[in-house]
Amino acid sequence: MQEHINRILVINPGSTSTKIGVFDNDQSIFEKTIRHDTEQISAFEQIIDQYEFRKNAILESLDSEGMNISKLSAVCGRGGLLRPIEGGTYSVNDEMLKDLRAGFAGQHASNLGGILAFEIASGLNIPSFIVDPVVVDELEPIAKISGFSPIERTSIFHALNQKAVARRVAKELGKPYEQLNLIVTHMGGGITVGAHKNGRVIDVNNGLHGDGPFSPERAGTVPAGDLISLCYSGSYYREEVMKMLVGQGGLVGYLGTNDAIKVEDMIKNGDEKAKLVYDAMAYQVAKEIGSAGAVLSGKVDAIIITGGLAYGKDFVKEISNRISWIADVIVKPGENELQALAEGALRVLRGEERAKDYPGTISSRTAVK
Ligand SMILES: Nc1ncnc2c1ncn2[C@@H]1O[C@H](COP(=O)(O)OP(=O)(O)OP(=O)(O)O)[C@@H](O)[C@H]1O
Ligand SMILES: CCCC(=O)O
Repeated sequence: MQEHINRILVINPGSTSTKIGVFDNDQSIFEKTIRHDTEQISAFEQIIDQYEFRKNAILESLDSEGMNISKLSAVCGRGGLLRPIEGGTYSVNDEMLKDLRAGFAGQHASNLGGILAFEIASGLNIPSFIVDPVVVDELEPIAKISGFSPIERTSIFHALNQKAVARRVAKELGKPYEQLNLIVTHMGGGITVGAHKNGRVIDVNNGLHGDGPFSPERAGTVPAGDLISLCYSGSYYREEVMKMLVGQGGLVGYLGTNDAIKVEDMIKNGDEKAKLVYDAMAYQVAKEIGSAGAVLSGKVDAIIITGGLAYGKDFVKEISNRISWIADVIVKPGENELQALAEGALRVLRGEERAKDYPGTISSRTAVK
């Protein structure tokens, strides 16, 4: 019998680009990164105002490739800064659209993913989904305690790629993801290290708002007392400090670039500061992996290293040298987010999973304040 083809449009909006793909079941038939001119993008006051502009860019790209959208079965977007929810595939509903439009937990390009998916799908009378948004929250109550009662630890991380890579490795290991303990380390512009216990990310650093290792452009955890003194020094506005931590922190703050390839060239040319800072980034990543090992009580089936920085062989070696005593290290460079979006939608279209309703019940599981 011939296999039924589900044609799925997937949309992953980033800060300066929108990545799109068309999949026939889990096979990619078209992928494109639509780059947006920085000047054009920055002309919009808020990320949400870019909606029409990005939608037109997507439809024009599909049209110029001869992709007939009337053949689509579903549209799936990367989810944004929503309320904390457990991992999985969610139908886009009114409540989600309201939170995405309002930027419930802040402004992030991925807030546009669900909105774009919904708007394109509703015109075609087909379903729209999001999969594993950055706010996936499967933290154990103990992981939410920060030590400072007014502030709770929150889960903001590369959930989509972390879960997709974890599932891929589980397949390679011949075991269900739900029966493995994995430490997944995503190293891109931001860096997040997740402790995956039996298919749930029970602890992870908040890679967006100042937690964990520093990264190419984010500061990660910084000494709190010194940060407070800097904030009240009278020299900076709030937005300036936020930018210094997220966007201009990490490698950018020390070395003036977020490009690890350039940093590697600087090191090759004898730049000692670049070497120290780059080694420190590997050192902090290794420390975070070590603490995820403690979260999993040392029972770790594998440590996975992924994201753009995982292409850097010396950088990965520097990390591995410190943590390979915990478990085997499996390196999966780059990210597979378009494929992960398509697979998430496909599991629902094939009836292998039910689409979850947003926001579900997660908020009742948050830790005591
Ligand atoms: N071959 C390589 N060797 C070393 N570093 C690399 C290589 N290729 C890419 N990188 C680095 O990876 C980083 C970007 O990673 P990636 O593309 O995963 O980030 P992003 O998608 O922009 O952000 P995020 O993953 O946080 O959403 C950059 O610092 C880049 O220089
Ligand atoms: C940490 C959440 C994803 C991102 O890097 O923006």
